[in-house]
Amino acid sequence: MAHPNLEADPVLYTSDLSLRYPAHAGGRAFQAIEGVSVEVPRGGVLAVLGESGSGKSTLTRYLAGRSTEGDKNAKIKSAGGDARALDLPLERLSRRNRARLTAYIGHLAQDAGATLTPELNVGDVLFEPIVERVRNFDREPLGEVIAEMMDIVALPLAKLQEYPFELSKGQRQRVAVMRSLMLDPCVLIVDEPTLGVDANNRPKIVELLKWYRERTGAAMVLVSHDIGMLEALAEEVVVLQQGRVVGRGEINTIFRNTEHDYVKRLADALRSTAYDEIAEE
Ligand SMILES: Nc1ncnc2c1ncn2[C@@H]1O[C@H](COP(=O)(O)OP(=O)(O)OP(=O)(O)O)[C@@H](O)[C@H]1O
Repeated sequence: MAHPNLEADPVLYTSDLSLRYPAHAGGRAFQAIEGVSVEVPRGGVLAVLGESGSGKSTLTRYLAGRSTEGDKNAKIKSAGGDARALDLPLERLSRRNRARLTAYIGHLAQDAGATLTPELNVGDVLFEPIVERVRNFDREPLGEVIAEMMDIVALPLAKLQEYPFELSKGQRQRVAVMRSLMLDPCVLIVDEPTLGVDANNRPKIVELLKWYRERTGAAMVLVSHDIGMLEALAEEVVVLQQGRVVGRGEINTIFRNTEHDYVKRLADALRSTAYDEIAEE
């Protein structure tokens, strides 16, 4: 029986991968990703950039082993090529292998803060991923780690007793990011973790991800246009447009040495949010 290989390198791999959504509502199947080849080395950090609808969430959800999540219209199917996560082929993963894989690959879906279980207080929300997998476990040793994370994201410990509806949007998002780390994933895939979070609180999420990376050496995939996050964490970048890779390279050079019109425009947009300052350093 196949097991995720925790020594795999690269941890994530696609070759000429195409992905589609099923036909629904009288429409045709939609090909959201076309011929994408990417690799994330062990301990590496890949940023995925691109305009809305370019396929970032589709690609990253598939790589995270979450292609079957959501309703039947949201199921992502392979339409060609190859993809592996921790050496397991992602196409036609059995339910059991999917469960095994997702124990090691953390995934923070877009707007995860808005989908925290409303009946649970923050403490139980944090323990939820563990409870779903292990019936009996000792909460005690995790208390220290939770306290450290709460401190990094500047949430008072009293918030552990509160319910999601009692928190601000930014606080909920910080809880969601903490929750995605609770199973100690060796690969973490985060989709716009700071989107909609106010400027004061975005760096706290970046700090938490940095802390996690330093502590565990986890590999990461970041879907983000947050300049602070790209500066602090990203190494390689791929730029998607209409499901295809239109740019790739190291974070410090890709935006300077591009011929591609869309990548130039993206660089201009990032520059207006101080990319130049970063690239000059
Ligand atoms: N369930 C679905 N059925 C059909 N098409 C879908 C479905 N979900 C997404 N798509 C389409 O797939 C394409 C890629 O969407 P995706 O959400 O991956 O893009 P994105 O780059 O993450 O966008 P955003 O930045 O807005 O989140 C879009 O054209 C979108 O309309």
